[in-house]
Amino acid sequence: MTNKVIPSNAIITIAGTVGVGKSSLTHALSERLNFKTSFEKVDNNPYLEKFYHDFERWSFHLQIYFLAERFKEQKRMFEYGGGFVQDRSIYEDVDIFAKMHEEQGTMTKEDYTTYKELFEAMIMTPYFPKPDVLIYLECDYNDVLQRIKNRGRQMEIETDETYWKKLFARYDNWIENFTECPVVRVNINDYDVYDEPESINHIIDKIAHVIETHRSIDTRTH
Ligand SMILES: Nc1ncnc2c1ncn2[C@@H]1O[C@H](COP(=O)(O)OP(=O)(O)O)[C@@H](O)[C@H]1O
Ligand SMILES: Nc1ncnc2c1ncn2[C@H]1C[C@H](O)[C@@H](COP(=O)(O)O)O1
Repeated sequence: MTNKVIPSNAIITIAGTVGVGKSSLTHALSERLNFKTSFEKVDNNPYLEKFYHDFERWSFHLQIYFLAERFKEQKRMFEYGGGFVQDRSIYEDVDIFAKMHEEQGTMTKEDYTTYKELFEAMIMTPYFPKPDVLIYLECDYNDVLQRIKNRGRQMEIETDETYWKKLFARYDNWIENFTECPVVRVNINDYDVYDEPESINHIIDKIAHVIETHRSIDTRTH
């Protein structure tokens, strides 16, 4: 058991490439901390499967859908006053997925600009407090590919492997330059939410320390 305390109004966001284990860690951490969860919408997402079959046709629709869903979630987290573990950050939508599709030509420049402007207008509202900490899940490419296959979402399994490789490379680059909030990097081989639940203690200790440090810096500088 860890002795570290995480403020009950904290927002902890988990980031990382598809299949790395964000949802599993979101469940495990929220249970341990008695926090609420914010998940992205995969089941009942009206565009996701269509998108995997035709990126060009559905990229813009999917991004707008995710943006709308995330906005609702941000508002919910704001209204509760925090106390959430969030599965994936909004920054990944814009800076990884939408950008990749724009750069590879499966989202038009005009659509990307429209989407980005909408995103920028949204984050200026009070509903977008920055996370207290972003947990970045690191992994080897082959491990994550295996996890995607094991999870068994048909639309992902049928997607050309180069898509996952490009996404993986973008994540590596993105996190190096990410400055929106404090980051704790965790390698997926250093814990196991299923067979060793106690192994997430060191993650809790790390995020508690980071939140404590950054909140005290904020108090001193404001
Ligand atoms: N620690 C772990 N050990 C083994 N398999 C895991 C672990 N964490 C997650 N998985 C498995 O990996 C797959 C992807 O995990 P998931 O949490 O859905 O990832 P994400 O939300 O990042 O896409 C799932 O099948 C899940 O059961
Ligand atoms: N912003 C997004 N653009 C395209 N695809 C996305 C976006 N956000 C999530 N996705 C996809 C990737 C996966 O197929 C599912 C769920 O993501 P996961 O990392 O497994 O939680 O949605």
